[in-house]
Amino acid sequence: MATGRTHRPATRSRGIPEATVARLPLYLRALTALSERSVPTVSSEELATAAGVNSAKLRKDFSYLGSYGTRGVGYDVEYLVYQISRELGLTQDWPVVIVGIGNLGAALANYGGFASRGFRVAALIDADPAMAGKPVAGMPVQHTDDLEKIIEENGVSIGVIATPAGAAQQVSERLIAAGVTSILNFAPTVLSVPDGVDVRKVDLSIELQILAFHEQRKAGEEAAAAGTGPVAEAAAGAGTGTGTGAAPAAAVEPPAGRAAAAAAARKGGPEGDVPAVMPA
Ligand SMILES: NC(=O)c1ccc[n+]([C@@H]2O[C@H](COP(=O)([O-])OP(=O)(O)OC[C@H]3O[C@@H](n4cnc5c(N)ncnc54)[C@H](O)[C@@H]3O)[C@@H](O)[C@H]2O)c1
Repeated sequence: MATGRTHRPATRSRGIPEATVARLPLYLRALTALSERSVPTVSSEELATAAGVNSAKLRKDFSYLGSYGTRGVGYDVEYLVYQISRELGLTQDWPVVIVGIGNLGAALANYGGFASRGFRVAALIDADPAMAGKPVAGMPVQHTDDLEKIIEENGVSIGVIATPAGAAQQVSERLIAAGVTSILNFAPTVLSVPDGVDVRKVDLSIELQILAFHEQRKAGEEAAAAGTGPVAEAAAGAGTGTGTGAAPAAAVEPPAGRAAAAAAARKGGPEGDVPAVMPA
């Protein structure tokens, strides 16, 4: 919730719930696609389907923006694009720095989607002296010695960390001391940051682990339905006394941690809004 965020700009002071904020980019992506096809208006049902969100939730989310649509007409696409962009702070340019220009950092630097969404990559920074001056995505990599100067000169408030996990905390501390107040962390580690600094983390392997859980569960269900697989075989073995050492039923149960992860994933349910980017 927006409590404790009174230092934020006025646009956030109306108390838009964090869950709504997290869905605004989904609406914006769907609306941008409609706008590119010159679609003038959209119903809440159509937009909800395109964004992968339930329509009642969408209407509630838009009520926080003061946007109620017109009965029988729907929502004005261009106006909603503007409203959501403004709410997300995307009507201004955000310079970002990427720290750690290895495989991932270079891929991020080359990704065109940041600039088109208002995020200008202002600098690429790496600790390896051999990288300094080398062009990546048409921009020379700069050495970490100059990190503070780069942040200050470019007025950077958002930093992206793509260093090895062991370096991420120290990098975050330098970024924050230099004035960065928002961090997107790709390193697989939990960052400890002071109040007032927002951290989002991206971990694709966690997403894959959640998918692996669902795959395992589906395979278990299919085997149970077909009367085959470890559970059925163990049951059959127990009945006849001819068990062949098949895994006991517990072996096909997901471990508790994964079950919790899957439960969290299911909370998103049919809305498909389990994010790859999460609050740290
Ligand atoms: N979140 C995800 O889904 C995801 C996916 C892939 C990789 N990763 C993580 O991203 C990170 C980078 O992966 P990679 O494959 O690009 O590694 P990499 O080894 O190719 O690149 C790491 C870069 O960081 C630089 N570096 C090291 N210490 C630094 C420091 N203190 N300051 C600045 N730069 C420093 C290195 O010189 C190197 O260029 C790793 O932590 C990896 O686990 C995350």
